[in-house]
Amino acid sequence: YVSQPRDQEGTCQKTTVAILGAGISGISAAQTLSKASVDDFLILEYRDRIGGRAWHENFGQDKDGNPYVVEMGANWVQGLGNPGGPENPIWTLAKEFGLQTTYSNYSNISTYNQDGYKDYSHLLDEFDEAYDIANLAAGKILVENLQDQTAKAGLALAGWKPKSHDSKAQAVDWWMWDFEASFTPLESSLVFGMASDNLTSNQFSDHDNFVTDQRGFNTIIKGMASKFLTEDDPRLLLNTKVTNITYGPEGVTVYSSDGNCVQAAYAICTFSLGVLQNDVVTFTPELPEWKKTAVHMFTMGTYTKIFMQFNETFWPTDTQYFLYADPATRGYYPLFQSLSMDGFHPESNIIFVTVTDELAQRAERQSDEETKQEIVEVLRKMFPDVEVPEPTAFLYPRWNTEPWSYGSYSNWPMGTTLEMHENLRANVDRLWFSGEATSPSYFGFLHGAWFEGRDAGRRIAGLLNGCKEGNSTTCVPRKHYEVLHGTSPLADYSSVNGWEVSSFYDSNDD
Ligand SMILES: Cc1cc2nc3c(=O)[nH]c(=O)nc-3n(C[C@H](O)[C@H](O)[C@H](O)COP(=O)(O)OP(=O)(O)OC[C@H]3O[C@@H](n4cnc5c(N)ncnc54)[C@H](O)[C@@H]3O)c2cc1C
Repeated sequence: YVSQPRDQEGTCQKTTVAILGAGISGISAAQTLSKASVDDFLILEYRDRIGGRAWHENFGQDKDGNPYVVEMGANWVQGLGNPGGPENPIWTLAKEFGLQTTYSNYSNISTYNQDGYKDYSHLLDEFDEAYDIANLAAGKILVENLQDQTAKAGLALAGWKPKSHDSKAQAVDWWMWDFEASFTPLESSLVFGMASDNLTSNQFSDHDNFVTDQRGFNTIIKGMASKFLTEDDPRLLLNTKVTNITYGPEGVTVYSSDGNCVQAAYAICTFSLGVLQNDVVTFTPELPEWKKTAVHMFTMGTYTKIFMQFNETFWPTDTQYFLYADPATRGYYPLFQSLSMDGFHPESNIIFVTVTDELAQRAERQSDEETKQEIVEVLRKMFPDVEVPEPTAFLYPRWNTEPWSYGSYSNWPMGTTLEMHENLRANVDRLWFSGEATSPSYFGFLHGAWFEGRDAGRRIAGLLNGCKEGNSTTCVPRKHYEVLHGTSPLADYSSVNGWEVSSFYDSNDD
């Protein structure tokens, strides 16, 4: 389509668009290009599979000795959609590919502390009341272009002030905020934390479905890919670790650790924010200051699920969630989730506990054995009347040591602005960026990554096809700011900047 640069040796494989990463964003970008008749692309992927952070593993065994499949990464379709309203594209795909899911009932929760079951569920209602007030305050800040606050400050001003020594309130605080954001309210922006929740749970719906499909969550991503890639399609280069991206106004050359290179007219980099922050890939020339600043202004969280199988289900089989308030440490193995119940994996005797942020990183640094013993001790406190046995199977990922991810998903700390985010999202010459973190409205979610891949694909297809449609939003490079201006006026929150607030998903548009 477009004349491409030459490498010095003339040995690089040539393509029109190099798509870096085969997670949902990369596959969504490739699908969009393919629909726009841009079929000359290559997808370069570090791992031996597509799906990225939609990553599952075999775990434990059923009565016949066959392993279960559990999700290390994304597990919920979050915000399905209301009848007649917009539908979450992930839910559309889940239905299309028959993904097995179960409604996640967050109200089905029992509360515990070091002395066993203790009902402190009234604190959940207290948090909810404050949350609604803080949410309104966040909306006012955004609309009137005022100074942001930490979510902690916003919640405190709305009446939710958990004392540091009140372990029950701290457990509730963790469950109601960190469980989603994977950061504390102190580490999170009030405005963008609230906006993120609103845009997903109010625009789509507040229904989340937990994926139990034994083919894995990435079934939907493989399903998308099967629409435009053949089996063993030469355009999908698995086991290809990108080490350098050389970009300019004429094109992009991508080098990989196997000594190969790909020359493209355009490239779309979908690597996680963690990968960008950890210098896994070098850029030639170095990324400009405005881009580097954006990469380091946003934060990459750690959200770790630790799976255990026992030889019996010693916990109540009618409860989905078990919240534990540790007397000493906030976030210490705070939330257990049973899979051994109807709709999940009945009689599997599997339960998992989620840790986030510093406590997740701590668990990552520990041996499996150390972590296992700590959790068993917690379970013995929660269920003092039961002989809690040793787990028969035990597994957890270490997201910060996965060189293709470096963390779980991104967050907006206090002080981040839409302009900063536009800089994270903006292209640098012919190198474009996409992925979960480049979505301002749905960061941290699969659907954010999907929308972003579609947007990058559309814009590049528009540029390649000479912008015939004359569509001003799809045919312009993304805007960036050499100098940041503090806050952003309401008018800047538009779909051009990825702010999909008023955009309805068109189910006829795949
Ligand atoms: C623990 C956890 C729980 C989550 N829970 C949910 C959830 O319940 N619901 C939800 O909607 N979202 C959830 N998410 C977020 C969701 O998984 C992500 O938003 C989404 O998968 C990101 O897709 P992506 O395409 O942007 O990035 P990725 O999936 O990370 O894709 C990027 C691809 O680039 C590849 N890559 C990286 N570096 C290189 C390199 N140097 N060379 C070549 N290839 C490279 C990677 O291998 C990867 O395949 C969760 C994430 C995690 C980690």
